[in-house]
Amino acid sequence: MKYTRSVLIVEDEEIIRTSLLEFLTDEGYQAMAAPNVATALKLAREREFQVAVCDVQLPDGDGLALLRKLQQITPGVSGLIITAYATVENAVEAFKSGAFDYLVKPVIFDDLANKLARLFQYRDLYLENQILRRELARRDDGDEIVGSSTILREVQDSARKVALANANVLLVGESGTGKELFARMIHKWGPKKDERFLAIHCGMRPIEMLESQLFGAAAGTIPGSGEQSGAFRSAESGTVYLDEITLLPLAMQAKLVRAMEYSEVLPLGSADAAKIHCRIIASSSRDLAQEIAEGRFQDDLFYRLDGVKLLIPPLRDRLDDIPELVDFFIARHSKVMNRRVTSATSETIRLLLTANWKGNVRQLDNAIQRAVMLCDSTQITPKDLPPDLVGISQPLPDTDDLRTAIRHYEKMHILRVLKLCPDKREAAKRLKLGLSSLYRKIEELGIDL
Ligand SMILES: Nc1ncnc2c1ncn2[C@@H]1O[C@H](COP(=O)(O)OP(=O)(O)OP(=O)(O)O)[C@@H](O)[C@H]1O
Repeated sequence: MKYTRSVLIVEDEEIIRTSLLEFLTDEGYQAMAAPNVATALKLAREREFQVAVCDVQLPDGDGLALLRKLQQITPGVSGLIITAYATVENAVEAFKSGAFDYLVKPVIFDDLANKLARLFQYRDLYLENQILRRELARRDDGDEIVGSSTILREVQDSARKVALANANVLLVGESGTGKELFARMIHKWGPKKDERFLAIHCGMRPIEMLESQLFGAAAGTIPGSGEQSGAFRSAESGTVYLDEITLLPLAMQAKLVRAMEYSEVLPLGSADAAKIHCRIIASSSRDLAQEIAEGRFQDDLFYRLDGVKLLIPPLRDRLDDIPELVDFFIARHSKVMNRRVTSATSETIRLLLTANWKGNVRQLDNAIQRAVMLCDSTQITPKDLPPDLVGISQPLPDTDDLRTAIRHYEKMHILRVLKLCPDKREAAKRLKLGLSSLYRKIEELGIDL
């Protein structure tokens, strides 16, 4: 199988268009051609191109504006512009529109081939760098799982056990709950902690790029590129973290099953399988059973991954962790921003306990980062928090009337306890109220559960 690299040619002169199309097809590119802006936009909406080669002057518009529109349709598409004259102004205009390079008419095929190979090489390096950058950025980050709620401690205990067994793991949890953090810690607690940890997002596109990043590619398979080892081999006996595994296309899921079953991968364009030795940790924020039912996920991959599954609970189910997390994030962001913020007032913590945390720990982290930045004393106060946090969007009473203020506090306090323990009998016990009094309060205070 050859790695496909797709190019859209937009050229109105038929003879040039046809010969460019033939040339690029012969060179191994998956090329399509359009004679004008309208057709180019239609094609781009129907399928994904990696590179657009556009003439500047087109019958229904100009190539530079077209390139900008194509980049809106397919973010990340790269452009080569064909201009009639090699002037500095033309070159500057081309680069300003986001073009990677330009060609001057008459187009010399060798010149086009070289520029395209260079462009694709640049794209590969850019993507590879994204992976390395992600790894480097995290390396010295002082990863630590903060929180001592019972539910989090239980997950941590299981994680330590699977870490030691060097087993493959599936982490399931909503976005921002800490799946990647858990994956890194499992790697760190395991017997191969000094080996590499490589994270790959399975939503990476184009698909062929994802495939070569994972499974590797033989030399010459990708025009202009040498051999690529792919993450499974590069990680050696370390860990490959497959972020959002359900985004892996079905054909690649089959390849992954094979990789897990035989501990070997078949690089693109190669007839020889290569051995792999890494641990695989996959994550999903979606319900895998549902993905299988809807035909988007292979059940044999599911059974292979589901052996060791850890459910990372959403933050709303472990509100007890919030005060500790707040202290941790204040210390981290104060240090990075060189600020003297040391804590949050108890009113702030109370408010944070009533928010609904759809974005989980990441949202809390961002809220504290913002607060550390805005805070003008050593303590974070409610006004430093993002106004859109649910719960906080219920404004504090704008009155000195003690009764209204107490009623408001009573409502927030009961709401917080009910969020901590949704079982009303248990909540009533904590509040030192009878069950029927709790129901009465809920009704009187208009508590919406
Ligand atoms: N228990 C925790 N202690 C300290 N930091 C945490 C904790 N949980 C999450 N974080 C931090 O919150 C942020 C989001 O976590 P992470 O990226 O691991 O979540 P995720 O579940 O992988 O998210 P996504 O599904 O969106 O990729 C990170 O900065 C992470 O370090």
